[in-house]
Amino acid sequence: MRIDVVTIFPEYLDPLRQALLGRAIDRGLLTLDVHDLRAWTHDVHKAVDDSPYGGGPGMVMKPQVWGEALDELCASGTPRLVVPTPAGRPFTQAVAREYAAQPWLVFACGRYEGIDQRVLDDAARRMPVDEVSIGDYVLVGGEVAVMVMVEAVARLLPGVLGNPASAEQDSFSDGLLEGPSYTRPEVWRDLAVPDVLRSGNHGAIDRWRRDQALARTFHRRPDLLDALPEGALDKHDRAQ
Ligand SMILES: O=C(OCc1ccccc1)c1cn[nH]c1
Repeated sequence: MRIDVVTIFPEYLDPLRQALLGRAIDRGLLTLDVHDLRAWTHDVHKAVDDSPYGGGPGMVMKPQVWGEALDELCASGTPRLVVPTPAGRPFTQAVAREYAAQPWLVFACGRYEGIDQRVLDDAARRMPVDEVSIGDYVLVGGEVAVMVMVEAVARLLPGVLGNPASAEQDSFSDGLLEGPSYTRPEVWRDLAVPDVLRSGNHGAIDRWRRDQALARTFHRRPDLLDALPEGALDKHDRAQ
C-alpha cells in the first residue's frame, strides 16, 4: 500500500515512523510519503489560507495550492483521497478494513476552518474522495486524525502484526467491545484473576469472555447491540 500525506506540518507525522509501523515501512509492507503543502505555493509568504467568503471567524485553505499539490501527487493514477474533518462520515473499523484493501491512499490535512470545498469537488471528478470523521470533537488540524487512520489501517495489512489473529479478534470484529484482560500474577493488590480463566476449560472460557463482552457492550455502547446483524446473538446471549 502506498500512502501519501499532504500537510503544512510534515514533522507532525514523524511518530508514524516509530515502532511497529516504522518497522512495517522499513520492511516495505507500506510506503509513507509526507509532503509539505507549502511546496506548491509561489509567493514569498507561502500563503495557504485566506479569509472565508460570507465572513465568519478563522481562515480557509486556498484552493489553488491544494489543486496543484493534488494534480502533481495524483498524476500517475487514481488514489482514494481521504480528508479528515469533523463534518465527515464516521471512521470505523469497517472503514479501516475498506481502506486496507486500497492500493493507494492520499490524505489531505486541513487546518484553520478547513479546505475550500471546491478542492474536494474538483478532485472528485477524477478520484474517489472521502470526508471522514474520527470522532465528534474538533482538532486543530487533520494530522492527528491521519495518524489515527494510518495506524488503524496499517495494522490490518498482512505481515504488519506479528499475530494476525489479534486483528481478527479485534474489538468490533464481532460487533462487540472487548472484555477485560488479565496476566500474571494470579493475585495482585488482593485482586484475583477470575477463576474460569485459569480453569483450562476453553468452552467455559470462551463463554465467559463472550458474556463479559456482551455486558460491557450493553453498558457502554448499547448502540452497537442495536447494530448487530440479525441472528448475531444466540439464545444464551439474549439471556445475559
Ligand atoms: O478536527 C478534525 O479534523 C481536523 C480539521 C479539519 C478541518 C477543519 C477543522 C479541523 C476531526 C475531528 N474528528 N475527525 C476529524
